[in-house]
Amino acid sequence: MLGLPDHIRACLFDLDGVLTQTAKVHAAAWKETFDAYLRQRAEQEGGPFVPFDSGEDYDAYVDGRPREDGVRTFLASRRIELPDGTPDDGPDQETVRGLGNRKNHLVLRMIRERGVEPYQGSVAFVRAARDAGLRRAVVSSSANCRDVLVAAGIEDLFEERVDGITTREQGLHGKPAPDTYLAGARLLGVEPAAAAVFEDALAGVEAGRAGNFGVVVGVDRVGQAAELRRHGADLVVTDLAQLLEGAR
Ligand SMILES: O=P(O)(O)OC[C@H]1O[C@@H](O)[C@H](O)[C@@H](O)[C@@H]1O
Repeated sequence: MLGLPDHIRACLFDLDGVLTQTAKVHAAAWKETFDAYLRQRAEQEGGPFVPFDSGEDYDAYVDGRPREDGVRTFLASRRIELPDGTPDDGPDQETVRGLGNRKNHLVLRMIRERGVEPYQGSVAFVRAARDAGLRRAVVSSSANCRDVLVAAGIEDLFEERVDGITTREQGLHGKPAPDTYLAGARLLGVEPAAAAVFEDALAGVEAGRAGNFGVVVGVDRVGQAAELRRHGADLVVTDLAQLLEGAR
């Protein structure tokens, strides 16, 4: 059904990069944040300034992970370790929370200024899934998930939501751990084997594979189909509309 195996009863959708055109906004905000910090560090320590690569560094260390995990994982790749700090650390504080807050200010400003566009192919697919009787949840690492869904005008297409706020409140392990997707399946009352995961992030398809979901659909927006497959995608599309075309 809809280009998915016949036993699938539910769809679990990532948000940024799958439903909405916000992955590139996150990547731009992370680049501005990390570059300012890396430049400052290079000046203080007299070493070279090696900028954040919004392709490779973003895909490998930041994309799909909860905010603080993204900061820690990227900095660890540069052999930098910072104290966690506290949730209300100012954007200039040299802590994981401080850098995360700095990025969040930027991403919120960009979203306010540019608005949020959904992918029309994804909207068409989610509507078709609803009409076919499939259950639907959004499973995102973003604490801004609800606001982004509302800004894109698609919040009412989903029955359940597991997001960055849920992850913090319930102490779930973020992607690439499978916990948030498992929580989504539980909320919809289906076994993981009967659920499809839709993901554009390497950490996200890894989460799908780790949770033994019925099928992991990699959504390739940036030309990384082989990497998505290597990290856990069973099939890869460049847009969810392709699944509808195949189903006709
Ligand atoms: O900072 P937020 O909005 O809570 O989002 C956390 C992460 O959410 C993911 O969906 C994005 O892929 C990441 O880029 C982002 O860092």
